[in-house]
Amino acid sequence: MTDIVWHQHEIDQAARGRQKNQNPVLLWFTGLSGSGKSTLAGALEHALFEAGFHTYLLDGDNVRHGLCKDLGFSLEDRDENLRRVGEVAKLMVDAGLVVLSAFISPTRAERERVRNLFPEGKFIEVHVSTPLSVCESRDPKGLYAKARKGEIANFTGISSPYENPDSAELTIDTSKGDLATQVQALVDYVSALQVIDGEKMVAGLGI
Ligand SMILES: Nc1ncnc2c1ncn2[C@@H]1O[C@H](COP(=O)(O)OS(=O)(=O)O)[C@@H](OP(=O)(O)O)[C@H]1O
Ligand SMILES: Nc1ncnc2c1ncn2[C@@H]1O[C@H](COP(=O)(O)OP(=O)(O)O)[C@@H](O)[C@H]1O
Repeated sequence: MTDIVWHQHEIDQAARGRQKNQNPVLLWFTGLSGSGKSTLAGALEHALFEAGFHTYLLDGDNVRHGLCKDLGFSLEDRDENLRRVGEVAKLMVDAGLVVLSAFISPTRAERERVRNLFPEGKFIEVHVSTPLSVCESRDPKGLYAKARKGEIANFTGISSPYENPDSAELTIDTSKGDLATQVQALVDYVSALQVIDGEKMVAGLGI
């Protein structure tokens, strides 16, 4: 590893962000299966895209069809899943995008390791704090029922741990309130971040 030297190129993240009139950030949605991560992140991406932001959404289910298709749900595999996703998200933010990621990301250590890839203010943790009882009652994929029957091992919340964040930037329980209000709160938060080196970015003015 000592023979690998970082090559600092001229164009940087701030320049790419200015070109897109936006402040690139990562919004990291964490929560139990069925808590509402994908729904919130998808609705937020739609709102931001319509307002002129350049976005990308990384979703656990989808990433596990390609980049992480070799990984399962042991704690070690989840660690590697989130290590890879964290590095991809870092590249996308460096490319000047507003990135949204929707992963259970069950442990504080995993989420802290991703946070530490970013400067202060560039990693926004969104805890989707919907209670297990609600997630299990929803069970849109029937996975909780299978987990309860022992047909799925290491299922988060049932036979694998989830550690609540100590200090997420935002906390949303999707069993309270309505989706539109929840998404607007997220849009307002992202819009308030649209400053680079003291200069207000144009993106989001339509919001
Ligand atoms: N054992 C087990 N535990 C938890 N989840 C499971 C499991 N097996 C499959 N699934 C489905 O995989 C989705 C979670 O993948 P993630 O990459 O987000 O998980 S993790 O961050 O690596 O913990 C998760 O998707 P969401 O329901 O959208 O969260 C599940 O549908
Ligand atoms: N804000 C919300 N209000 C009500 N129901 C929701 C909300 N967000 C998600 N849901 C419902 O909860 C279930 C799981 O949502 P999903 O976004 O797939 O969760 P996750 O990505 O965390 O697994 C779906 O049936 C969805 O319709």
